[in-house]
Amino acid sequence: MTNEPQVLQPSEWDAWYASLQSAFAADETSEEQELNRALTESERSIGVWDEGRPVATAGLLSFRMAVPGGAVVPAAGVTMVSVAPTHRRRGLLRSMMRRQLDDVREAGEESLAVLTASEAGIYGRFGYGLAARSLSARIDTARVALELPAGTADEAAGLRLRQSDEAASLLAECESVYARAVPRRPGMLERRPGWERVPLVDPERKRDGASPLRCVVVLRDGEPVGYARYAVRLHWTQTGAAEGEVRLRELEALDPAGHAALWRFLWGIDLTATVVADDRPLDDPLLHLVDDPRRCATAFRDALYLRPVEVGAALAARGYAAPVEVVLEVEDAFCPWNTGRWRLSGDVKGAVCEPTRDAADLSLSVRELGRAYLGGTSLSALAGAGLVREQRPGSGALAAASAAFGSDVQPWLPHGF
Ligand SMILES: CC(=O)SCCNC(=O)CCNC(=O)[C@H](O)C(C)(C)COP(=O)(O)OP(=O)(O)OC[C@H]1O[C@@H](n2cnc3c(N)ncnc32)[C@H](O)[C@@H]1OP(=O)(O)O
Repeated sequence: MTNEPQVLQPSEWDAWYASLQSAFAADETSEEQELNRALTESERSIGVWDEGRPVATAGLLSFRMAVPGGAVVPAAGVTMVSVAPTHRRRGLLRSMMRRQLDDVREAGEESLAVLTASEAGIYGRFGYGLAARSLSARIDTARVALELPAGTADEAAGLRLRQSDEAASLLAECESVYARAVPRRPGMLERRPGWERVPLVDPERKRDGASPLRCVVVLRDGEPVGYARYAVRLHWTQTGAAEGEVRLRELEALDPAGHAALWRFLWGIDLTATVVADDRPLDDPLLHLVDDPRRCATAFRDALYLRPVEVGAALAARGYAAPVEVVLEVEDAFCPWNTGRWRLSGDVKGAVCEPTRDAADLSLSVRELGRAYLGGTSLSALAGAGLVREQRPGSGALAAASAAFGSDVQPWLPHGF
């Protein structure tokens, strides 16, 4: 056996996928498996085989992702990574990470790679930095009131809601809202055909007593401007009082009145006293619409990890919140072609980033660049942790670059992959 990954042949998918399932101790339905088969890009998937059996798996997905400035750019989605329990800790993951990044670079389409991690400690060594976090909340809706600004509340009252107990039946409306939301928020992924089915996956084993996924759409003059997908879990106390839970899976709205209408709807679902929302953006408007944030039990967690595969092309692909002219000294042990000094000149409209021999203003590793890329973590915050260094302290280069890299809208990944 060698550690050398091989490209997956479509005929090998069943065994390859079974190996992945085993590593995750997963128990998927045939419907989930068929969806994952359809979404697998075989020619971009690899595995390691030992005596004819797959013992390691990894895939790449051809995404397009929103970046600061509003562009939507190609990004390689790293997924389905596994190594069989019998073959762990002998370098198979490392060899697959090597192969993937070399392949992405050689294909020349994507300057970024992104992933969601099963364990946060795995991917930093390969240059992936935490680029977007997500917010969760458990809101006591019996005691926390919504404070909707007069204008939005009035307009929300005039919007029409259409609800279905079958989430899939309002698919076209939801997808039209989602597609318009993508360029507005860094980190959001366009949904290629087939991906619209991913947020609808709703196996019984994951419901924990809740209803199947439902959907509500907000319409203005017949045009969808927002939607939410949610489930309801009923619960009765010993005395017979209803204390059910609304479990929010997904919510998108294109304007404040759409948000107001959706949150008011979720708050008002009969027989419930809690709204649980797991994957919200850190700057969710909801945070400003509740009268008692202490009873919202908010927390955040890591969501999207990003790695610049080609530093020059990656930094040139996004816009900058303020004009920036800076030389970055980048260190990249895993992809040494990125190591060196890069001059970045950019503004809101776009940027140029090329190798230079000029003296560096800031030095950082490629992982920190991944952390700062979507604008969710500032270069100044990373400098505060000692991870970005200003070469001439007091030059103002750090503050200027940090402001330029920032995003007014927090990056967010609404669904996993
Ligand atoms: C994007 C996604 O798909 S995320 C899904 C990842 N898959 C899973 O979590 C499924 C269960 N786990 C597994 O299949 C395996 O344990 C894997 C894929 C996480 C690791 O595979 P291995 O072949 O054992 O890793 P490999 O031997 O190449 O180790 C490479 C390095 O990562 C480290 N590492 C491996 N697993 C972990 C972990 N779970 N946490 C932290 N570090 C880890 C190793 O210590 C090694 O570090 P070093 O280079 O500093 O010495």
